[in-house]
Amino acid sequence: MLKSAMFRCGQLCSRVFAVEFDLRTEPLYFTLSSTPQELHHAHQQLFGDGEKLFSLHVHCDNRTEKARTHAEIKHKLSDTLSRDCDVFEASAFIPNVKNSVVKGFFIRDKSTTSLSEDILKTLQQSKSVCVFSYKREGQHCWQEQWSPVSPVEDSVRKYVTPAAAAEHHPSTLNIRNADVYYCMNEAYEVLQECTDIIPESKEVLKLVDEQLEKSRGEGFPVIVIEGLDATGKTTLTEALRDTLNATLLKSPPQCLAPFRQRFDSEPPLIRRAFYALGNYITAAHIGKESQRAPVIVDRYWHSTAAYAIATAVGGRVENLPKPDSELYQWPEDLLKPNLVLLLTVSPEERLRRLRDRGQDKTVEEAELEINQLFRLKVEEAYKRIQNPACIIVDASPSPQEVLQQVQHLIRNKCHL
Ligand SMILES: Nc1ncnc2c1ncn2[C@@H]1O[C@H](COP(=O)(O)OP(=O)(O)OP(=O)(O)O)[C@@H](O)[C@H]1O
Ligand SMILES: Nc1ccn([C@H]2C[C@H](O)[C@@H](COP(=O)(O)O)O2)c(=O)n1
Repeated sequence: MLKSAMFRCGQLCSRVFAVEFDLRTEPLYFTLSSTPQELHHAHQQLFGDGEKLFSLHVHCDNRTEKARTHAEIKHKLSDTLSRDCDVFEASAFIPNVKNSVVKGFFIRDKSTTSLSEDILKTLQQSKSVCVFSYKREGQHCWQEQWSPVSPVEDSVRKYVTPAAAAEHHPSTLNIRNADVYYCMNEAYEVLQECTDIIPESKEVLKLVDEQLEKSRGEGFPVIVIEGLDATGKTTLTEALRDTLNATLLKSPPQCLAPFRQRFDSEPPLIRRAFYALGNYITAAHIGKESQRAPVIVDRYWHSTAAYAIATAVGGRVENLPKPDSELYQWPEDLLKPNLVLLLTVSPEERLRRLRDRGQDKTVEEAELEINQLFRLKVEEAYKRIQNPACIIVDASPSPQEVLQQVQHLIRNKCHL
């Protein structure tokens, strides 16, 4: 066995594994030990008798390569194994230790033809992928390194040992500077690392360099309007622009529109760095425009953080970072607005508005529609963001009534 592979497997052995078996419940946690342990009922369901079970994890020192490999594998697994195989997200992590998560997948192959083995064979050839198989014998289950041909030399059999639920859901451990960025340089460096594989990164970085905010003195108020899609942001921001004689800006800004689709197809590490940089460009525009008139902004950092956190965190709302987590703190180097308003409507009203609008939906919008859990997590993450926190506005009344409600808030809070 290669020395590097041994190191990688050794790294995994000291960790807790979490498998997102059913997104509505807690993940199933287990560790590995050298002595047999009895499986709990829930673990017996995961490690089914007579099924072929595998887990694979992606290791790589280069973070952009690691993120892209993980995304590629996810795509390949869902394309190839849709029939007779269950594929679950699985992480190996050290409880409560930031950035300790090694992401991967757990595969339950129920086919009679060992459907998964061909693809695992191909994936295993990559030096950044580590594959394990699991064997069940009565109440016990053990893990060993997997090889498609013969048993792996020196592979040690490790028994699956049910473990307690983690205090912090593993998907919250790696959010900082991988899903949400808290200073411009962190996002900037990610795009710098991508210039060979994504040439558009250079153009985005050039725009950031050209438009960086210089300084902002005390100007006119800056008001951000946030909310899920179809909650009425465009309708309201345009009305506010007209009634307040304000300047209307958006994040991401128009100059990034030609690159958005390209970055939307990248894994979160890269995609979220793009949106983060978009906020800094918008901040530069705000700094300039607020010297002349009030500024209304359609989406800003609340959107970037809330969508990123809700996507990164698997399963239920309870899995989100705790309300007092530093992950909800506004980046110190990003211009702060004077007021942030979050438009909320009931899920039924939002769906009605989406349907009435009849436009194409982005993948994420479509996901919102079918994925109630995701919608709840985005809304909850919006509400937890601090410094500045958002004020919730009931956007279900008519556009005129929502405008009046918001004008009232702006008069009170910004004296406009
Ligand atoms: N207060 C309201 N009452 C009823 N319908 C509304 C209201 N505000 C907006 N709409 C309608 O709902 C739909 C979505 O509104 P709008 O485009 O303003 O939302 P949005 O938040 O900007 O969406 P997105 O983020 O997807 O661009 C539009 O058809 C709009 O006419
Ligand atoms: N400042 C922003 C604006 C948008 N996003 C992301 C979050 C969603 O994936 C999507 C929603 O935008 P829309 O479809 O309404 O244009 O874009 C972000 O991360 N940061």
